[in-house]
Amino acid sequence: MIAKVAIELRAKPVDRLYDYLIPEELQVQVGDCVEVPFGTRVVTGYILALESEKQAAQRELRPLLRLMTDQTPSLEPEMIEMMRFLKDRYLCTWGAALQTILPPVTRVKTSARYVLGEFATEAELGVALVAYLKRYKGATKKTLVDQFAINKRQLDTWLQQNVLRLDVSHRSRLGKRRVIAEGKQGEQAFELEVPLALSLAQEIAYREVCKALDQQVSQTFVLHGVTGSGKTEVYLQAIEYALRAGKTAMMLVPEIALTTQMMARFQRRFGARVAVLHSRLTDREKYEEWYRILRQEADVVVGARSAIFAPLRKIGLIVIDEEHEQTYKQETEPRYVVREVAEWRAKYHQAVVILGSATPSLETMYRVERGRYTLLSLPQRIGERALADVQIVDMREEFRKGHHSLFSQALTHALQEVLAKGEQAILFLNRRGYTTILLCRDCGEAATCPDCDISLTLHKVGGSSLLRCHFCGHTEPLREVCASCGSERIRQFGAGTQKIEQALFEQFPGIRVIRMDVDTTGKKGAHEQMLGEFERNEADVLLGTQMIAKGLDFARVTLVGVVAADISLHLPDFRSAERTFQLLVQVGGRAGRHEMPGRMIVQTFSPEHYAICAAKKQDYDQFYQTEMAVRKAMQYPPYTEITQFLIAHASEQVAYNIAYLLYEELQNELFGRNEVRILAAVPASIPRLRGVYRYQVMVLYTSFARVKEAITRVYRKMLAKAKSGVVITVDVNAQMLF
Ligand SMILES: Nc1ncnc2c1ncn2[C@@H]1O[C@H](COP(=O)(O)OP(=O)(O)OP(=O)(O)O)[C@@H](O)[C@H]1O
Ligand SMILES: [Zn+2]
Repeated sequence: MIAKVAIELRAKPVDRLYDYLIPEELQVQVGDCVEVPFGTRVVTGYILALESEKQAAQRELRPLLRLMTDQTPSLEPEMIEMMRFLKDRYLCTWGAALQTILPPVTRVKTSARYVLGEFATEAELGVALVAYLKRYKGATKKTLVDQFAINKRQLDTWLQQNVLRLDVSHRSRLGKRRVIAEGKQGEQAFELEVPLALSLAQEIAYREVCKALDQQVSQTFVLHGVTGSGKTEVYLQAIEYALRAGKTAMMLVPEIALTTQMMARFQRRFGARVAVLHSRLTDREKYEEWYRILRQEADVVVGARSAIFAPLRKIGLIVIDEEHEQTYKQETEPRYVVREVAEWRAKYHQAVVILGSATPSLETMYRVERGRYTLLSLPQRIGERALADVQIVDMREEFRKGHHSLFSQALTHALQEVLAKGEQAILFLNRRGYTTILLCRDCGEAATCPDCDISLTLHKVGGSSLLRCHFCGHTEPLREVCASCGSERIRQFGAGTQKIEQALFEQFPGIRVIRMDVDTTGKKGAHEQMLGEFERNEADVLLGTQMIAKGLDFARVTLVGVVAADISLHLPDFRSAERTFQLLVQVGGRAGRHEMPGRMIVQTFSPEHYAICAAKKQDYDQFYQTEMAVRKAMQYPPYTEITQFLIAHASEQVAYNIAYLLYEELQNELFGRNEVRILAAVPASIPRLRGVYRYQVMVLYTSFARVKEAITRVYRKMLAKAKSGVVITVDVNAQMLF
């Protein structure tokens, strides 16, 4: 028999399965982790298939070296299928698929050291090298090349002559401990609460889901419920139903910050059988949770994006909460869409998917329209509480009237009222830092990152001011004079959360503010701590970026202020109107969720924009109809799907040439197909990032199945053709164009 092995490789053009002979003494199975020779190296890989020898290529094959199943888990059949799906749909490498499906801690790290071989002599190797290899028990390839100036060909020769020998050792990421460990002991006790009595609308939705669970055919529901309509209670009870039937369930939330609240809610319902998975856990935590799921000690998983790959068996129900969120798209290889993976797994397990949102993505609603998904609605808040009353403030008017504060009169009064009554407010601004643009009044130049085509954001750190690039992290001191003309007349535009915080302190003496953004939540546990403080009424205002926009449920919040609604409206992406509408409805949904009624004040320079008008009325249908007409006219998603190729290189000319070549190849492959549109090579939205130039080529099509082969072929061909230094990435079903 021949084993077909997936190996984690960096070079993409050679990404394929590799064939190895299976030595008689090895009992291997599909999914096993094995050690194999690869070039002059020894690496680990996973057996994805076994084949009889006849089918394999005629050339001579090398044998597998050994089984690693005592160190690392074997892939389950579903995992292998899932890897094939990821590869097929998102054109990723086997290695990327493998890394996605197994948590890093389960993968063994192999390190190889060159040690003295049987025929090592001082005459051959030199006195110094022999001494070094003796003293340090070998050396890495890097040391030999860098410190002893030995070239790679020489190394290979010495290996062949057994002057040197490779000593391979394995280390799990967790240090010396064996990877497969015992279960976690001393579970905490949970005080369980009973399910709430469902409202009529909740009951109808719940029954529909139960019916589908009984039928055991995969089906997707869209739970369209206004904010505070009790979607979560429906999820909880549907999950309970699935568990009672002996199935497992998964609950995905869009932000790691939300996992804590959701996890607490789930533990109150289901106790210790809940596991949590997200990327902020330590390696050890990740590994413990992963194994609890694998060993079937946990049958409910709460988590962010990557939790969709949790090793659950017998899945009955997958819930994706706030399904419209961008965070459900992975922006590195494999660039998967969580909803698609969920549907794939649901099909595999004959399970049910619930996509929940107050503002479903257009893609999702379009599928409802076409009959692929089933719509369930919760049109009202629990207890018939009113949605927040929305007031739109035209900031142009404010300026005309001579109010130049960051807070309009309406917002100022509302904040004063909240403070006077001892209630709480949420202030939302989708921009961190102090100010975002530094513009020279004389020459008009903006301060930009030297490596990226991005303007620098001013941050106040301690007592000093720093300019920072939000893409590459480049920092420099604040410039006193314009870099291009030397003028001292530099003006700051665009307030970020830091500046809002300062303005709050200045205008509302004694105000207690918690600021939550990427800059303040870097530490582990920071989210929980800040939300906890706000919950305990230790602050009057929670100020933050999109991480505070959704999911949060605080009883005392009666006011939500949106400082600048225009930021997301003017992003160079055709989804910007949709994002703005979703964001406004979500943020507004944080107010008045309990006894006290809530209001929202939205400051904008474009009060007449349809996204803002629809948000004022919280009218999803109106927004949907208007935006769909725009999308149809442009033949943009959901009427088509977009695959974006990005070509990056330090030389703009090289990047453009490759992009143009790629465009031509696509033209050749897809010529004359009227359901396909190929957009010419142009600079990407961010034309330069971290010092490299970026060009994009986009393909719009109505059916991926019909273009998949052509796109895959062109991508592989370009990878093979591209010289070193050229990075070509492909984003199938791109959600963000940047
Ligand atoms: N049947 C019910 N009876 C009483 N209270 C309920 C019921 N269902 C939900 N609630 C309560 O109503 C509030 C809102 O519910 P929930 O958080 O589930 O809404 P949601 O639709 O998920 O909200 P959002 O999308 O805005 O986060 C919660 O405090 C919840 O405990
Ligand atoms: Zn930069």
